[in-house]
Amino acid sequence: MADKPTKGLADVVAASTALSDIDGKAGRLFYRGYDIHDLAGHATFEEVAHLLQRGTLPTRRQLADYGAELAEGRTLGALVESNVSEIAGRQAPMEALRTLVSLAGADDPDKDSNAADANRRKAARLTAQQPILVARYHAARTGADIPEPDPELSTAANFLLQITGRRPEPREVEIFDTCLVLHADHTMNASTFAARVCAATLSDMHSAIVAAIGTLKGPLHGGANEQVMRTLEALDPRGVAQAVRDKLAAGEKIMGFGHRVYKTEDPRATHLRRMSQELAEASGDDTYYRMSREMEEVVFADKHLYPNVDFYAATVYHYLGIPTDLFTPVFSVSRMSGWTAHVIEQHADNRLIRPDSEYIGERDQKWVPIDER
Ligand SMILES: CC(=O)SCCNC(=O)CCNC(=O)[C@H](O)C(C)(C)COP(=O)(O)OP(=O)(O)OC[C@H]1O[C@@H](n2cnc3c(N)ncnc32)[C@H](O)[C@@H]1OP(=O)(O)O
Ligand SMILES: O=C([O-])CC(=O)C(=O)O
Repeated sequence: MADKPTKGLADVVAASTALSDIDGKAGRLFYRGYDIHDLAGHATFEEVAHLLQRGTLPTRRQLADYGAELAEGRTLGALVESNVSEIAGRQAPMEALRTLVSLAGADDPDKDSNAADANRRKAARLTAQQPILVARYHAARTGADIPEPDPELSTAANFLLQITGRRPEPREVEIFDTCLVLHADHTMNASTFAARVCAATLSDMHSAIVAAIGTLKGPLHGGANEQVMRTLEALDPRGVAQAVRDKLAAGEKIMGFGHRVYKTEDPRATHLRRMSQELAEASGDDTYYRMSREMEEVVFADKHLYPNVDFYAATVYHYLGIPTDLFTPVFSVSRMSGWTAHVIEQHADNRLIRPDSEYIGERDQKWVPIDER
């Protein structure tokens, strides 16, 4: 008989990875041994994606080559092109992305191979495509004409340009780029685990990413950033503390707080709080930032819970002019770099992921024919 399971696989080591590492007690996060505090604000998203997918921080030459590969990967395939408008009219953003990535799998020239070089190319293509899919989805549903991606611009600059329709300020690009860096990878989080389970059957990268997108969507994971904004919008700015206390007293979870691994401040939240404050002050209306600070104080005082990555990401994206229902898609734009790197890592040293279960149902049931039940 199997041992008692750990509910939610808490503290179970489910895979070995060289991609990222967390010290939950000290509140530290590393990508391939680099401290997130050294990467955030210094490395670009493209450098971090290269680090995760190709193993090293790139030289200038490697970065130029990788950038060219990304620029080329921004062209959507025929199947995606011919379906994006209809999908935008029928599916919410994360559902649409799940569908569009699945269609992109059929368009991909390397779709039939899990070989290392094919996986490397697919990882770059998926990373290049994801922000374009979000932008094209948004344009299709709003009827807006969006600028073509500019090959001279970074992922962050192109995304803000395509979503807001205006050329972003350099500081806005820096801040958004830092958000992408902060969200790129996070050990065995639920969506990455889903991707690895799928990849471990020797299924293909696009299938694994579809599983990951469906998993990121839920409000206990990536979907929390949208819910944080919805909570802020629903609260009366003068009654934040009492409203949060009431929610907690009623046993409600406050979105954007708590974490399975961090027992102290999530190091990503430190950066996001700072950027939220900066953007709030620059916007001339810091109401949502101040409300967030008040929520943070109450949740800490009542529950001793810290904000996670989703909490201040919400107001950062809001101040950058990103529509609220695109917050989780933005998370996927960044996490695509980590998911694809995990699929590469899984395929490189694979064994089927198939845990055991504890049986808690009836035993020794007596068969009864249908007419006698
Ligand atoms: C990118 C990310 O995925 S970051 C996480 C995004 N998700 C959220 O922000 C949703 C809100 N947070 C949560 O639901 C949880 O903290 C999770 C899902 C992140 C972690 O879950 P777990 O490790 O399974 O913790 P669990 O849900 O069992 O919570 C432990 C206790 O803290 C409480 N708790 C945890 N988070 C919260 C919260 N946000 N608000 C209020 N109470 C909370 C639980 O009610 C539980 O209390 P109990 O022991 O009295 O029943
Ligand atoms: O690690 C987790 O469980 C969730 C998280 O913070 C992430 O995926 O970034």
